Amino acid sequence: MSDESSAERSAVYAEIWEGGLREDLREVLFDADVIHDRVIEMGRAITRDYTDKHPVLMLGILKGSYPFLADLARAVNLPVTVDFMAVSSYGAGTKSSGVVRIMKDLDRAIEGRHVIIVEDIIDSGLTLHYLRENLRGRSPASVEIAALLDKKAVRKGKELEDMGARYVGFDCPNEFVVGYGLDFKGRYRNLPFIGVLRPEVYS
Ligand SMILES: O=P(O)(O)OC[C@H]1O[C@H](OP(=O)(O)OP(=O)(O)O)[C@H](O)[C@@H]1O
Ligand code: HPA
Ligand SMILES: [Mg+2]
Repeated sequence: MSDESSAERSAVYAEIWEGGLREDLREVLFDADVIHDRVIEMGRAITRDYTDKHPVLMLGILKGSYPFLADLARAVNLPVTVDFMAVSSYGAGTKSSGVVRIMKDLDRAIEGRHVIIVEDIIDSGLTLHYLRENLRGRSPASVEIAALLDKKAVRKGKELEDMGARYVGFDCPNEFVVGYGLDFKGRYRNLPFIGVLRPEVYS
């Protein structure tokens, strides 16, 4: 997409969100056009890597991954199937409970399938660590990770430090972020950009 139409997209969203929920943000970290361009690049990389390994199953982790999965899948020029798991460990807070709960499992078996787990964010790494081990136990042909954001610098512990995600959109600073699927208490997922809330919104 040209710089001009990318900028136009951000201008339209800026107009839509003026005076709305955007006011709850202290700062925008990734604007809509920046996210869009990066997701297209990630889709192109997946298309290249899976030319001989399709259909590829894109497994969205609900709820946070829904906008990312929708955009990423439309940038992959290969036969793709889509399935979902719903897992939750944050609930209403900004810290992981440390317990990953499966709220919805896959609809179909993944034995012999090439699977890409699609996640909005890797934070503590607990969710993906749990999911990857769980899926490997189901004998897929391969499992890779596509995550839009990675808070790599904040992770401690040998197993979680490098999650080995093959496709990562952006490094994320050590802030609790919202937008483009990411929530605080279930809200802000529908923002087309990603940012940091004002401290007073938390209290
Ligand atoms: O690396 P971690 O520290 O495990 O955090 C990452 C996970 O946390 C969030 O999910 P959440 O539990 O908030 O569920 P949600 O997607 O429904 O909001 C996010 O969408 C990831 O799945
Ligand atoms: O920074 C975050 N924002 C929203 N949800 C999250 N889940 C893990 N980290 C985050
Ligand atoms: Mg959440």
